[in-house]
Formats: sequence, C-alpha cells, structure tokens
Amino acid sequence: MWVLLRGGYPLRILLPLRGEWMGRRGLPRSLAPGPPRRRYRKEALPALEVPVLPVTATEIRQYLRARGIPFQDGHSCLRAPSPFVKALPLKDQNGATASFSLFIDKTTGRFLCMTSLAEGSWEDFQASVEGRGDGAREGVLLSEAPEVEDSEEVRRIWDRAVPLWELPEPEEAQLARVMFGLTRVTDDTLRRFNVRYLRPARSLVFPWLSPGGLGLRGLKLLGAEGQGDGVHYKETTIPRPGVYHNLFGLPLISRRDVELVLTSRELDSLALNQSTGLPTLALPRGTACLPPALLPYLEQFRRIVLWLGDDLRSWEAAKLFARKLNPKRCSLVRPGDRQPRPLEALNRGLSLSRILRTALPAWHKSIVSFRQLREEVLGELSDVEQAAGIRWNRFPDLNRLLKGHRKGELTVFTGPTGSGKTTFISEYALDLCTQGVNTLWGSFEISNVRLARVMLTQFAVGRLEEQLDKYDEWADRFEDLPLYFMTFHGQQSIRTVIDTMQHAVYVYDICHVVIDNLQFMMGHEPLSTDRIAAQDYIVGAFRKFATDNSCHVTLVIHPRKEDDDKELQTASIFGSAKASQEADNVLILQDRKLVTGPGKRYLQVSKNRFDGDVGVFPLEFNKSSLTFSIPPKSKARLKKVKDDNGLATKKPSSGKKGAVPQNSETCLDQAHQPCQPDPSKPSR
Ligand SMILES: Nc1ncnc2c1ncn2[C@@H]1O[C@H](COP(=O)(O)OP(=O)(O)OP(=O)(O)O)[C@@H](O)[C@H]1O
Repeated sequence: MWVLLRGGYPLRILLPLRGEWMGRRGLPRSLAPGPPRRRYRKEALPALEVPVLPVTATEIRQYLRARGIPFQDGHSCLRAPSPFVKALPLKDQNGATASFSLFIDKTTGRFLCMTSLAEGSWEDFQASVEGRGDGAREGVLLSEAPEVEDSEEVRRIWDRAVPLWELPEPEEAQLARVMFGLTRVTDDTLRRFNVRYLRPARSLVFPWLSPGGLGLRGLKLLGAEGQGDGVHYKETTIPRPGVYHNLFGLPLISRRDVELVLTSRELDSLALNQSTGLPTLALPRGTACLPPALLPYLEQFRRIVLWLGDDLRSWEAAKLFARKLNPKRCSLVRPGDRQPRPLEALNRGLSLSRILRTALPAWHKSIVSFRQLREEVLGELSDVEQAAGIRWNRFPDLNRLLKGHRKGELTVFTGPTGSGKTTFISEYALDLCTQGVNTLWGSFEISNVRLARVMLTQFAVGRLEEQLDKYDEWADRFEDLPLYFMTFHGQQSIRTVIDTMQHAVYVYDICHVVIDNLQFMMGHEPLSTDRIAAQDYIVGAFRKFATDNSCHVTLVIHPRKEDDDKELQTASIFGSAKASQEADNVLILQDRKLVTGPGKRYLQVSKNRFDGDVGVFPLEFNKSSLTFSIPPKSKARLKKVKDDNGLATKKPSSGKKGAVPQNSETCLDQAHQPCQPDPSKPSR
C-alpha cells in the first residue's frame, strides 16, 4: 500500500528511484527469488465459497446443545472445548475458559482452535464431532503453513534486517527515522515490537510471529520513496496479502487485557502503545478489510477503540468493522484536524489519551437525533471530495456526471441486447477494483472464465492471445486484485444470491457487487406468475441489501422490447417504475449505430440522486483491448468540457490517501496505459 506521508516532517529527502536493482516484490534482487515464480493454485480465480446451506448462530447453538458440548456466547464467536486438543481437567470457571480454545464464528460457522491452530468449515467441525470421514483430525486444515519457498525468503530477509540502533552509520538511522516519521518513537518501543530495518531495500520490517511469539510466519516490509515534495510508503507482505493474517502486536497482548485500540498501520500502533501504554494491534491490510479469521483473537476484549486514520474512508471502514466486532463493545475515533492518525498525533505533540477519550460509541438505536448525526454531516461537508466517492481512472466523463462511486448506492444499468453491457460494466468495475474497491461479481449469463478473460484483456489493455509469454505476469497482478466471483450460472433464487452477497460482505469486506443480470433471478421466484411484481421484489431486495450493508450494488437489467431505431429511456427498463425509483443512479448504454455507424456507443446518465447531474458522453469500443475508455483523440473535446466546468483548473487533492487525480489530462493518459497498479492505493 502506498500512503502519502502527512504531517510536519522534512520531506525534501532524496531517495533512489526504484530501478533495475529491484526484484518482483520490490525487494533487492539479491533477496528476491530468481526466475519469475509460478505457484500452483487449485483455483486460478478467487471464486466465492459459500456453504450450500448457510448456518445461523441459532443452529450452531442448537447443534452444540444437542451434542452436549458446553459453550460460551462471545461477541462474534462461540467458545467451546476444542476436540483437537487433549481435554484439561475443568476445575473452576477460569480453568473452563482457558480450555475453551475452540472459536466458532457465529456468522459463518468456521472454527479455529487457538491451541492446535486447526481450522475449518462448520461442516468440517460437524464431521469431526460425529467421527465421520477419516477421523477427527483429518477433516480439518491446519492453519495454512507458509510455503517452503516463502518461509525461506522470510527467514533470509529477517536475518539480514537489523534493529535501527544497530545500523553502523548513525546518519543512516536518523534518515530512516525521519523518512518513516519515527523521530519520536523510542528504541525501546521498536525493541518491544521487534521492528527491524532492511538496509538494501530501505524498508522497515514488521514480523508476523506465531502465537507465543516463537515462530516467524511472515513479514511486512514498509518502504519509503521520495515523490516530488512528499514521501510515499509502499507495503509488501510475505506471504501475499490475501493470506497475510497478522495482527501486528499480538505477542504483547496479555490474556488479562480487556481493552484494545485497533489501528490500520503498524507505525500507528507503535505511537499509540508508546504514548498511552494501552494494548494495541494493527490490522494486516489497513482499512481494506477485517478478515473474520482474525476475530477469535479479538474476542477477549470487552472494549475496542478503532482509530484507523484521518480520512472519510477510514471512518467508513471503522463503522463497517465495528459491525463485525459487535458495535456494542466498539468506539470510534472520528477523523478531524485535531484528531489525526496516531503517529501524526504523536509527532505533533498532541495527547493521544485525550483523543482516545473523545471516541464515539459505534452502537446506537434505530432512531437517531441530529445531535448524533451532526458530526457525520460535518465530516461529509469538510471532505467533499471523499464524500463523492472513488473516481474512475478510465472514465473521466463518468466522474464529471456521477462525481464518484459511493458505498450504499444502487446503480441500475441497461442497454439494448448485445450492445456491450457486460463488456462495459466489466471495465467500469475493474477500474474501481484496481483502486482497492473489494468487488464481487455475479455473472449469471456468461461463465466466470469468459468474464475473467474479458477483464484480464481490459486490465492489460491489449490482446493477450498474441503475447502469451506475458500471460503469467498479467495473471499474477490480476490475481492480487480484491476481486471475487460467485460461482452461480443460470437461474438462481434471489434468497441464495443475497445470502451469498451477505457472506461475501462479512468475509471479504465487499463494497461493490455487480449482478449481471437481474432476469436470472426471476425464474425461481414464487411470484413468477407476475413477472413485474417479481422484478419489483428483487429490486427491493437489492436496494435493502445496499443500504443495510453500506455496499454499492450495480444491477444490469434488460430493457423492454422497443423499436430498434429508438433511444432507450429510463422508462424503457423492463418492469414497472420501481427499478428506476429505487435506484440512486440509472445508466443507459445507448446504441446509435444506425446513425453513427457500428461500434459507436454513448453512455447516458439518466438519474443521479447524489447531485442531480445527468448527461451523455461517447464511448468508443476498442476491439482488441475490449475497452470503452476514452480514446486519446477525444482529449481536446473533453478538456474543453472540463474547462467549461472549471474542473480542469482544479488542483489534485492535497495528497490524502484515497484521493485520485482530478486533472482531466492525467485521467485520459491513464485511460490507455496498461493498468499499472495505482501507487496511492492498496497494492494487492
Ligand atoms: N461497441 C461495440 N462494438 C462492437 N462490438 C462490441 C461493442 N461492445 C461490445 N462488443 C462485443 O459484442 C459482444 C457482446 O457484448 P456483451 O456481452 O458485452 O453485450 P451485452 O449487452 O451484455 O449482451 P446481452 O444483451 O446478451 O447481455 C462481445 O463479443 C463484445 O466484445
């Protein structure tokens, strides 16, 4: 992840540009493995695994009672004695709690045994309790052991890294402290958290230690790089981010700790712990996600304060994570000028304990007064750019009209049959996904393989058929996107689809779901005798899902049959007016080939609830890259439009994390570059 350093540190530091000496993970070649690596993975794409019948907390409790297994109800998990360790004699209440080392996630049924590190699905647990299959232990996975190759690399890097105070040149240590904003963090803090420095990569190294602090399971490297007047941080994890489940700081937590401050960066945890003495943990992937696999480690805390950052995205993430952790025990530190992120607060000489005392409870009843909302409203007003959502890199005209992609909205997308709806929506979603928007695809019409092929071509902005030698390189990068696919094909019931989406939001922190298309949910409806009522019901279900889960849903709906030479309108969406009423945005792919010749399409924004701007802009299809992004020759036209709106003169944001360039030239140039990972966004 790249994070722009903010705060009052001297920023004019000359740092080497990344060049030839860097290997695949951004590590010096001497430390990176030799030839490009291919790993065999069973699934090339992260297809979403959902239990056939999702289990509920009530069913889990009933099952445990029926089997005579004692359990305790926790915040996000049930605790029970683990069948994977030898039973301890139960003497007293404390003894019982200690021996209850099995944590069963109340939402998914997945379990983790903290003693043996065995883990598995609810079905695995049932099979082992019932002694089915190959016996109790064979049915479950042991917590993913690092690949040999990874563990060698981890060990090699760790052994070459040294504590900052052991660097031979004091100037080098001082430069590193300045670069990482650590001038006020003491050696003692760095020692307690076991932080080292890797000289050849000019990176801090944060270890991922096994419970008990003995084994080394992985590493995170944090590099700093000069960029203009600023410094960018870049994170690299081993193993790769998807399985990097480290709660940094865990070895320092005692069993008796009942309060915790959760941060989104290791450096923030250092600052917090040093200045408040409170137990603190850092999330492995910042504000991108809170994997449920980590929840058992957080069960012991009666109170958790989330202090994730200083922007609106961190605030949104804190609210979402609090839901998973049980909002009743969570408080949130609101971003604000006097409440920056912990490391910056330390460097500015602010009192971190005082800021913690201002944390707001995450839980409130279903009725709120303006008093509770006023801070939220202020946040939106003072950060208009982030409140408008994430901007597309490839579609500046869409930014001009819709302003951005926001959580909790419903977008309805329609267009004539075969006009390129799937192709367009694939690029539109891919653009957001490359910027760290965790995306779930429900492609009911075309197979995931075909869809992924289209997306990969769009990602590489070119035909891969003719450059198969580059396939692995692109596929490796594509694989690291936070992109998931539902494995449904053909007709599905809306209930199953919503359950799957719910599961994905919980497990993968999905914030954008694409459903292509709604007609595939209508066949199984009990209301199918009345197709219009069925569609209304389904649209209502997606609307509710988007609002309840603060997740954007993009829904493709076929138009009703109209004359070929007529343009579509909002009223052309199949069914009653419900779809357009419920939608926050309505997008129509207009096919004016009869007038303008084949290949020419227009995208019309015909509803925009956020700020009302509607309009139309041309799309030109590029058959080899399957992209619709604005071709370079439209630059002048677009620039004029931007100038007319006064947007082209607008400066890019102050460099806040999450901000994207607004300058139209920048966006256009990016539109036809092969998609390089955006350095200001999580690199996964
Ligand atoms: N503007 C375009 N000009 C020419 N071909 C296009 C254009 N857009 C998409 N295509 C091609 O047309 C085919 C159909 O595209 P796509 O599946 O995206 O259409 P669709 O509108 O989703 O279809 P359906 O109505 O069946 O859902 C694909 O092979 C795609 O590459």
